Amino acid sequence: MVMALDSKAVAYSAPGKALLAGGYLVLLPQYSAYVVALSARIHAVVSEEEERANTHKRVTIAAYSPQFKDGEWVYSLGDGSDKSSLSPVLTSAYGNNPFLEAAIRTVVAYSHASGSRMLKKNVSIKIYSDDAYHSQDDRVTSPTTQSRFHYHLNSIRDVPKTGLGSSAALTTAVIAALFSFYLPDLDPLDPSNLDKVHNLAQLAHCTAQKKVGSGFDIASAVYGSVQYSRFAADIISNELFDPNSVESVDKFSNLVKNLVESDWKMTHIPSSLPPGLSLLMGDVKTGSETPKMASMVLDWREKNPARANEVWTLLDQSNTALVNTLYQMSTLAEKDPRSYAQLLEAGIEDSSPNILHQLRENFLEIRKYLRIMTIESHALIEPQPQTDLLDKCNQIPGVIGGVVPGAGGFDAISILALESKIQDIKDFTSKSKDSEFSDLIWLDLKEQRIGLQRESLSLYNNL
Ligand SMILES: Nc1ncnc2c1ncn2[C@@H]1O[C@H](COP(=O)(O)OP(=O)(O)O)[C@@H](O)[C@H]1O
Ligand SMILES: C[C@@](O)(CCOP(=O)(O)OP(=O)(O)O)CC(=O)O
Repeated sequence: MVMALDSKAVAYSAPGKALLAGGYLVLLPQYSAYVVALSARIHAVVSEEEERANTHKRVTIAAYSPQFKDGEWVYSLGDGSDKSSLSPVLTSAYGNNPFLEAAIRTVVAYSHASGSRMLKKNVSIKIYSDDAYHSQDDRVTSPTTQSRFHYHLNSIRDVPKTGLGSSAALTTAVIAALFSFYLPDLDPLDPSNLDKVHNLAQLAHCTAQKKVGSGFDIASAVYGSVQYSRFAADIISNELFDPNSVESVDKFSNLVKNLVESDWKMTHIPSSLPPGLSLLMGDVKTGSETPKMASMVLDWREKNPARANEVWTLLDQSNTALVNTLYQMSTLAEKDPRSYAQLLEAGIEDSSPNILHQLRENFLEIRKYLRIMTIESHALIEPQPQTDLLDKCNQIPGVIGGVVPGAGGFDAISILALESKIQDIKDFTSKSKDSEFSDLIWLDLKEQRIGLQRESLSLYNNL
């Protein structure tokens, strides 16, 4: 499909994430998480769609995700003159996309309250996502394009996800591009506006999920790799989930604006893995249900407060120790690059103790407490097959350590390894006859610490 883009188009992209440390604990504001932003990104290109005629005072917002069959969602929008007419109404036939819908509704409400004069324009949103987000089993090879984005035979509902946080990256990119389109005098990347984009994206993501999660995925989609601790869950009041519960469009829009412009009192400290270390994400091809696991863990916590507190305190100390070791390594690399190069050269196989051994210990310690939570809460956070896989990975030369990322479960592992050994590690697992590696696919990605970024339109030529 060749898409013509006019010069007024704007494009933004946001990264996926790996929650390396702090799963579950990050649901509470007193704990922090370490989130790595990934090179796998989702792009949104917004432009005016002039060829569509306006009917009955309704404006059209058409979203296209051309990499997927039936990837088209057309919404109509009023002009703000009656009660719910600023809420997008789906008019196309292929089923809904709650994240897109909530992103549109939230940014339209904010732009209305901010006096945008662009809300009467018909809009087109084009979405492109990097391959690592989805299984490539149904990929269609197109002989005509050398594009970075590949196309699928099936609709997005039927293509398995790899768990990198596609909805958070999609919501963030769409919000930033629409924000820039509706409020052309504001640069979404200007730090004070970036916080607004973040708050809008959190609000939209919570609306679409009908719950307030920890928000670490939106935080890293906006700010990139971060040490994150959450905002207070109760700042998002229920009426913000449903514009129909508020008596007027103006009132709803003002509620959104007030929330978006308030101080969310959360922490997002930029971070980055030490040089010479790389993150590997392994897709294990079976899925777990995060919400169900989170409710099992929270249930365990509620029923066993003293014990859960003890375990979480120790797990939090282990998470902090890991982050401190990574920080110490980055500092050493900066202050004494020669010793740092020698350290990487010696590797973890060197018998005299070095900071790489300490890093491995940090991972093993985190896993110890995740396994205690697995046994005691019955949520399969690090189930036995994942224990076996992670232990096997630790035996491969160049691997420093690894964990089940995020909520854990069967579907993924995250490994930190020496950058110089990445190809050898991939060759090792693909040639190995060990059953532990048989379902493992390394995703094509690395850390890219940058969050939201503006993109050049030339990236989408010939798509
Ligand atoms: N490339 C895309 N185009 C359109 N919608 C997308 C795209 N990627 C993700 N989405 C939306 O996000 C949803 C997936 O979100 P979710 O189930 O929370 O998974 P994840 O863990 O990847 O965030 C999809 O069902 C779809 O609504
Ligand atoms: C349990 C959690 O703390 C972490 C879940 O992390 P994942 O990365 O597993 O999440 P999904 O992308 O939603 O599947 C819940 C939360 O923080 O919201």
